[in-house]
Parts: sequence; structure tokens; C-alpha cells
Amino acid sequence: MNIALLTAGGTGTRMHQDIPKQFLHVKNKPILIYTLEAFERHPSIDAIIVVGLERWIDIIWAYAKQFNITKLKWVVSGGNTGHESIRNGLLELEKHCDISDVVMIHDGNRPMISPDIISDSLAKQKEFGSAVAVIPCVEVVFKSKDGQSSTINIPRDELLRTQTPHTYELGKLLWAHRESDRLGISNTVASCDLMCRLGETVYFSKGSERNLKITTVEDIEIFTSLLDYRKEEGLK
Ligand SMILES: C[C@](O)(CO)[C@H](O)COP(=O)(O)O
Repeated sequence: MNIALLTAGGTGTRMHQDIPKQFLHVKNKPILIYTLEAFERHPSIDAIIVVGLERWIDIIWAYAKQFNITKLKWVVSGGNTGHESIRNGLLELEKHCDISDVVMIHDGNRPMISPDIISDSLAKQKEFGSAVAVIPCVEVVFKSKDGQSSTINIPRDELLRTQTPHTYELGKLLWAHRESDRLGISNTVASCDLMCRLGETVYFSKGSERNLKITTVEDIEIFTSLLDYRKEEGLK
């Protein structure tokens, strides 16, 4: 079984909004629903779990009903960090799924994930045991302590920008979270970060500039344009 685990626990502080960004409406639909629809439509995805803010859980179920997201099976409360939220989702899956089931962790606020990104992630996980979506780094990147100036730039040929999905077997993810408890690792920024800190090699899968993470008001503008483009091109 292939399960999508969507994180929807952000609070919207970077948008300066009372409504968390994943629940903002764009063209009359919450951003999270666009993300759910991408997984609902993909034939290789069997089930979906959403990890969300406690007070939004009933609303997520209501939206899923309204937009006919039939693969949504579980909605659980997130934690104080992304690390804790993903763990909550995994512990829920442990109750219902097999440890050999495949879990595709994806940011709920990356609504433009395409069928080929999902397919490539599943294929790479099958081949290598892990798959983290990446794109090349096309800008020159500086390291700076004060954000004002620098003398250090990092060779971009050696850099890759991570996105989601991050795909692993459920058993592997549960192992990583138990190891992180044992070793006192709690401040990871993503599951690929956790795996690296545990000495695991991370394998890459296809990402895309279109698979943007909606974080700022400018991202909403880009997302709206991408939706218009998708409609003009007759794409789903
Ligand atoms: C996992 C991620 O999308 C990789 O680019 C990113 O790290 C998520 O960051 P956030 O702080 O949870 O938005």
C-alpha cells in the first residue's frame, strides 16, 4: 500500500495571516485541497493521512467531504514542530498499516505536485529504499552570519534544493523516529535531515520549480498564475 502523509500544521505566521496558509482559499478552494486532489487522482496512491492543527481537524474532514477526497482515511493532530507532527502521523499509521507499506511525506502547502513527481518518487524509493525530491540550485548562494554581507559563496554545482515528497517504508521511518528519541535528536527540519543525521544515504527523485512551497504572499501570486496556466493547457 502507498500512503501519502500530508503535513498541514503550519500556523501562517510568515504570511501574517490568522488563517494558516494551507487553508487560504485560492480560486474558491483551500490550498490543502489542491494538494489532496493531486494524491486522490494518482492511481498508485491508496490512502491519505493529514496531520493538522487540532482546531482544524473537523474542518479538514468537512472539506474532504465537500471536495470528494475519498482516499483520506485519517486526520491527526500535529505537534509543536514538523518533526513531532510527522511522528504523530507515523504512530497513527503504525496502528493501521504494515511496516512494509510505503509512506510519501509531503508538505500540505505544496499544491502543484504533479503525477510524474509522485510516480518518480515511488519508483526511486522502490529502487533505492528512499526518495527525496530535489531541484538544481541555479542561483549563486552566499553564506552570511549577519545577512548584510559575506565573503563566502558555496559552489552551486554541489548544491541541490530539497522539496517534498520524501518517501520511505513505514518501518524505516518509525525506526528513524525511535532512534532520534534514543539519541536525543529533536530539532530536525525534515525527514531527509533526520535520515542524514542517522548516517543514512538519501537518494533523490524528480522535483520541479512548479512544485513550490506556499510560504509568502508572492507564492500565492505564483500559484494563481500556475493554476491559470494549467487551465489554459488543459492539464489536471
Ligand atoms: C521539507 C521541506 O519542504 C523541504 O524543502 C521543507 O524543509 C519544509 O520546511 P517547513 O519549515 O516545514 O515549511
